Amino acid sequence: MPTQQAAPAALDSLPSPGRTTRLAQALLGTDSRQRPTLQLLGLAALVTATVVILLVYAASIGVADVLQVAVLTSLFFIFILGFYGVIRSGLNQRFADPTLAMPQTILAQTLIAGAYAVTGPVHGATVIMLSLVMVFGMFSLRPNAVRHASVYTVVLMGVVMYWCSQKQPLHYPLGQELFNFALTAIVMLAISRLSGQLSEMRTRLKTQKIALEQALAHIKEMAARDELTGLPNRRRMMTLLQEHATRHARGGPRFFVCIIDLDHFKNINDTYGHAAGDAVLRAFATQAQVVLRTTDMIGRWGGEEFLLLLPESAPGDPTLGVARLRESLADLPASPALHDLRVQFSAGFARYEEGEPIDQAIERADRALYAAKSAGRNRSVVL
Ligand SMILES: Nc1nc2c(ncn2[C@@H]2O[C@H](COP(=O)(O)OP(=O)(O)OP(=O)(O)O)[C@@H](O)[C@H]2O)c(=O)[nH]1
Repeated sequence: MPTQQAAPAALDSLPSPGRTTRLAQALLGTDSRQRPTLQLLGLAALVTATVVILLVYAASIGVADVLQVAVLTSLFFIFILGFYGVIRSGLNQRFADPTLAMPQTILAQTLIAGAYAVTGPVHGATVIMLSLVMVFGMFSLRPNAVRHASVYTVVLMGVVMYWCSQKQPLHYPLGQELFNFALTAIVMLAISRLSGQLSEMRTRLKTQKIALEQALAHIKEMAARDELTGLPNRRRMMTLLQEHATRHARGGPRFFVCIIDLDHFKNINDTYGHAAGDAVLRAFATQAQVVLRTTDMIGRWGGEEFLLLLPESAPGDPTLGVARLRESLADLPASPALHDLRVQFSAGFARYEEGEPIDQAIERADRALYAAKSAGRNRSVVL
């Protein structure tokens, strides 16, 4: 039907986002390193276009020589297309500064100085362009390079202005040229100074960013770790448990939750002191990390309690790892200072059932632990 055929044709003529992206890719390429360089060249092209418009205007009202305007306009095009070719071909990557900001700035200033010399009574407008080029350069060049480019601009404009005032005093009266020169010098000086401040600001921001990132990483680490034992803390273990429950709901492995409680820990504190109790907790944490499987996760649950998350990689007895830990502790001093004391513990296991709130599995593990304590301690109970 005609209406059905007309619709796709109308849609085809609309510029789709895909086409815009393709056009941007054709112009700027796909290399993300080159994008900022090409964007800088885009700004140079904008300044160039403005100067070309001024040149053409000056020629059209008869105040500029058509041949000179044609030569300068061609040079502007060669300048932009030349840099575009170098950047798009990747040749710029062979230079110390692949942005080519310095040669772009120097060439732009030279061509603008040429435009200044040929635009007769409307030459004043080109002075603004000199400042604009330096402002763009300020964001890409180091302060030293900005200083050099500013000095070059001031010297160049000094020569051009003097030469123009001698050759065409009617359009370039000496007094006005002196004023223009002073203005150019002041603006270049200000840009040089600003560039230094901008660079300092950038360095400060970079340092602050690094310090903030380090502080944030440290805070994150502190928020997830138990200070005494260095193990993941209760909050971190809760997050891990939730993550495993979610993974299990999506077909991930089953897992057991185990709560370990050191037996008669109060006695250790009462007999040897709180600091000795701390050392025992640390020694227990170290030994548990050595003995348990690397896939098992242990964290401090609070006080003398630890929580174990045991992913069920293969069907079998979930208490084996904990039994190994119990055996190893039987031969090990409770802490480096308490050679003759041994640590014992009770453990309660619960398998996480799919879909249940994680608290429910923890609560079952807690009941299993209570059962282990009631049955005489130093044992494991699975519920
Ligand atoms: N040194 C030290 N002691 C702690 C810490 N946190 C909790 N405790 C002590 O751990 C002891 C726990 O005592 P109880 O709850 O009676 O348990 P228990 O003596 O181990 O007895 P059972 O669990 O029944 O075998 C208390 O004395 C707490 O003060 C800690 O960070 N460092």
